[in-house]
Amino acid sequence: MTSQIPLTLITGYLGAGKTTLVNALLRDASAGRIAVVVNEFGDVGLDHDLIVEATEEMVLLSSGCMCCTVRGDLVQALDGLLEKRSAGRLAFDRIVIETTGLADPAPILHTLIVTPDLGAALRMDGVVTVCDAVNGAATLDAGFESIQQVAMADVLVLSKTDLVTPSEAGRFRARLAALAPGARIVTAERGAVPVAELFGHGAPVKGGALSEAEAWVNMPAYAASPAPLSALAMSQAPRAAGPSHGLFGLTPAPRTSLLAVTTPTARHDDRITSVAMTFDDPINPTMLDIWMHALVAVCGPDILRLKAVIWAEGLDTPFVIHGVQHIIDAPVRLARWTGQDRKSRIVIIGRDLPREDLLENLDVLRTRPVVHSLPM
Ligand SMILES: Nc1nc2c(ncn2[C@@H]2O[C@H](COP(=O)(O)OP(=O)(O)OP(=O)(O)O)[C@@H](O)[C@H]2O)c(=O)[nH]1
Repeated sequence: MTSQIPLTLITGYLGAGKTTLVNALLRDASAGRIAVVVNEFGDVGLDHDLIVEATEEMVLLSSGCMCCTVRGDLVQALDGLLEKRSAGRLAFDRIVIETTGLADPAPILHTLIVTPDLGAALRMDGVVTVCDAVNGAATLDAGFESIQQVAMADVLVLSKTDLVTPSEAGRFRARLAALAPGARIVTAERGAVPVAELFGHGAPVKGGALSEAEAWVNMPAYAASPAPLSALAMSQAPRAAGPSHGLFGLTPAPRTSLLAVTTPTARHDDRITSVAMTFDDPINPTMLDIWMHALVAVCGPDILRLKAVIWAEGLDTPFVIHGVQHIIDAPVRLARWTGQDRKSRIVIIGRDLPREDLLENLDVLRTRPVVHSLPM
């Protein structure tokens, strides 16, 4: 088991209900002891006043939007919390970061992945995006930032449903599900959400169970994504393998297990593409390496999330890979596994990435490296 401290990132657009959710968590004894890092956009950290039970476990970052200017501050704030904890001056079991409504979650996730001390001490336990049922649809229409926040989420918290009709809430929920098929959607009236719905949805830790990894990747959700998306996905007949398609001009085997390709249909939503695919045979490690490097090089900034459970040739346990844009976290080996299913599962959520390109990318993983011997 790991002793890493779980960290939950709470994001969502302006006024969606993030602080209300954090307040509710702080009041909920079953949530455990939580240290909160709050980021504010602007001069005054208003959230500081709004959060009840503000204690020493709360750190306020006020030097600007977390996604661009305060990554140093974020590292400092987290280091400070961890130092106090190990010195016995603070006690907490979890950290929650509440971002400004304008924040892009990606750089925050990068900070946690690429800062070695933090990566060792903390484990990302999920991105929670709060979406309000009153203004949510208009906000998604108005700007792409909020769409990205939704597409990147592990959990979507639907707030303010008490202020709309059930059918309005249902329509909004369906739109969220189309943008983030793999995310869990929970309804929260004034922040009230069972803790188990919010926590425990990050990438599995070393030695974790395959079942955790499967829940994290959540392939069935892509297969079951709502119409017309699933209709669109399932109507994608496997393409014949051409002589030179695929990212590297290789010849992939015919695709047998495409689960779903979803492209939401509303205006800004069209920019998000989710692809989920299973691989029946173990993946060649060299091809995996080449594929990953090529994917990052070609598509890096536009990969919102990459989630994968990989069975590689020659290994008797699977491993998980988690990526955000061009940053891929170190692979994590899962526990020994004795079941029959040795399928790899890969989900890519992309921005402005043509579906066909993503599929061709993935098809490369069905190939093996070709070794040409030079004439003597
Ligand atoms: N009726 C109702 N009001 C809610 C609900 N959730 C939040 N609110 C209200 O919505 C307003 C905004 O909520 P906040 O929690 O401050 O939202 P926020 O996302 O933290 O806002 P910013 O930090 O400004 O981005 C507050 O007046 C809340 O009381 C809800 O489920 N129902």
